Amino acid sequence: MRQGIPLTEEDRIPWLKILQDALRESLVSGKTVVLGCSALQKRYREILRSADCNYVPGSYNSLVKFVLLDAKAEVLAERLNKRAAEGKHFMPAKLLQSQLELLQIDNSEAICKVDGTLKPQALVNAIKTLIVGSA
Ligand SMILES: Nc1ncnc2c1ncn2[C@@H]1O[C@H](COP(=O)(O)OP(=O)(O)O)[C@@H](O)[C@H]1O
Ligand SMILES: O=C(O)[C@H](O)[C@@H](O)[C@H](O)[C@H](O)COP(=O)(O)O
Repeated sequence: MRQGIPLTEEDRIPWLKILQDALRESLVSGKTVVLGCSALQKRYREILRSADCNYVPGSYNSLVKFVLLDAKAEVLAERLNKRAAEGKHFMPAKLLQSQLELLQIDNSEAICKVDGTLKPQALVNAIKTLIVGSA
């Protein structure tokens, strides 16, 4: 990524399986955990949903829930450019386009969306309301 080359499927799948294991560990021990992950494609999200041992593939009914921090490409590009200019992150803003092209949001999955332009605390409150039912 540092060289401006997007990750491939082969790069992502083993990583998603590691994340699946981490989620399963939390679920089994009864802990609630929040994971930040691009999970751009439906098949990637299915790997994460399957952390729930009772998950039936394709049902989208898992203990693992997804929230999309929804923001326009221009907003994301501005943030990434700012971050890249600070020189502290491996991902150049030019990789954004390849990620947006892969991003697959299918209404059948009923993924919660929150306004990604909100301030962090407002985002947390919105997500709590959506997932847990109270802020
Ligand atoms: N709600 C927000 N408001 C303003 N800037 C944000 C917000 N969320 C993220 N950012 C900034 O955008 C950049 C990318 O955010 P990050 O959370 O690292 O996203 P990702 O890991 O998905 O690339 C970071 O520099 C971060 O500070
Ligand atoms: O902080 C960021 O800018 C991104 O989260 C970045 O870390 C990237 O998204 C991941 O490395 C996974 O790559 P993919 O999004 O291409 O799967």
